[in-house]
Amino acid sequence: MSATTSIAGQSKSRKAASHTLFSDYGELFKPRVTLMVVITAAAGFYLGCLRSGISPFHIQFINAMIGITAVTCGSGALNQVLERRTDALMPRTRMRPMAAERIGLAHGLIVGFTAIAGGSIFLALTTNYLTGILTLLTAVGYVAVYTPMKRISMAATFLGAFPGALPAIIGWTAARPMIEWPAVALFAIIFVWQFPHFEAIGWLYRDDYALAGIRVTAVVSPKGRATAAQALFYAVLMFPVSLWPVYLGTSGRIYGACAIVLDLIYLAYTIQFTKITRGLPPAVSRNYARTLLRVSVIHLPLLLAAMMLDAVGRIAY
Ligand code: HEM
Ligand SMILES: CC(C)=CCC/C(C)=C/CC/C(C)=C/COP(=O)(O)OP(=O)(O)O
Repeated sequence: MSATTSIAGQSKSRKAASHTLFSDYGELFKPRVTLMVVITAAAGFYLGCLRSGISPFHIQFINAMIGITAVTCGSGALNQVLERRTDALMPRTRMRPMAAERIGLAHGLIVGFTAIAGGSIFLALTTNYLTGILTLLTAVGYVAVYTPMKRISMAATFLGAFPGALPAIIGWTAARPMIEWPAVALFAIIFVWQFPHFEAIGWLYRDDYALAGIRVTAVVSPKGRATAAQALFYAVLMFPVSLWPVYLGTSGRIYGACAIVLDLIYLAYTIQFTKITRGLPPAVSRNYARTLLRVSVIHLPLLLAAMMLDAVGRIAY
């Protein structure tokens, strides 16, 4: 069989697989990442409300989460529009609806732009203009800066960490229309958290990224030293950064103790991950990366939950 026939055959089977429009939208909107983005925004909103001495349980919370969800989903869709060709080259992403051509270019563009514009306008009208504008800028940062940069420079990951962490500030401004230090501290926590998270992913899928020409640390520096060093540096940085709310007085000792324990666990798994530099069999080193990825997505919500529970007892209504 010629290479062309084989690629055509693969493309057909990707289209023919049992996908519905509903399941395709499920992939287009990156639901797991979107859920975590919404959790970080909810934490920002909640802490902002407590700072104002008001209950976070009111309609404004629902409005903020609807708008942020819409913009995040739209950003995921436009990211997949832009990456449809590179996604088609990687086993992890080749079944995505844009990459497999189950959703056409115009369809993806309309869904993406509508969700981003609709969500941003909705936020501006139901919360405040600052929140609408910040959310729109976050989407622009992710779609128009981070996404195209992935094929050009390793710096993309650093730049992508800004839109990744901004939803925490967006949640805060939806509650209180100003950017204040506790919101910046929350931003910093999520900013730093992303690096062990992403270095693990970069190592786990380094063959995929190499196939697609995406310049992550694990591809550019294949022995793993730079990947391990970056993950370790940021896992250590998690300690002072996650204790920042305690220095600011917005979180107390209970949160501080929880943060230290959670950061120690994150650090322990990051140290285990640094064994990738030892030239282990790929399955073993990938396993360390997969474990660190799993730990990362448990660590962050637990840290935020500790901060939110601690704040209840500290701020009087
Ligand atoms: C530079 C920043 C980031 C990059 C490059 C990145 C990249 C990725 C990639 C490629 C995956 C897919 C892994 C897979 O399919 O197995 C992933 C998974 C995930 N990411 Fe990130 N991410 C970043 C930041 C964030 C942020 C800010 C959040 C949310 C606050 C987040 C939450 C998640 C979640 C929840 C998953 C799903 C994990 C799972 O399926 O088990 N990520 N990330
Ligand atoms: C409020 C709002 C607009 C938020 C959007 C920001 C957002 C979704 C950030 C997620 C963090 C990020 C840079 C993920 C990169 O994954 P990737 O795109 O490299 O992952 P992939 O390889 O799976 O496509």
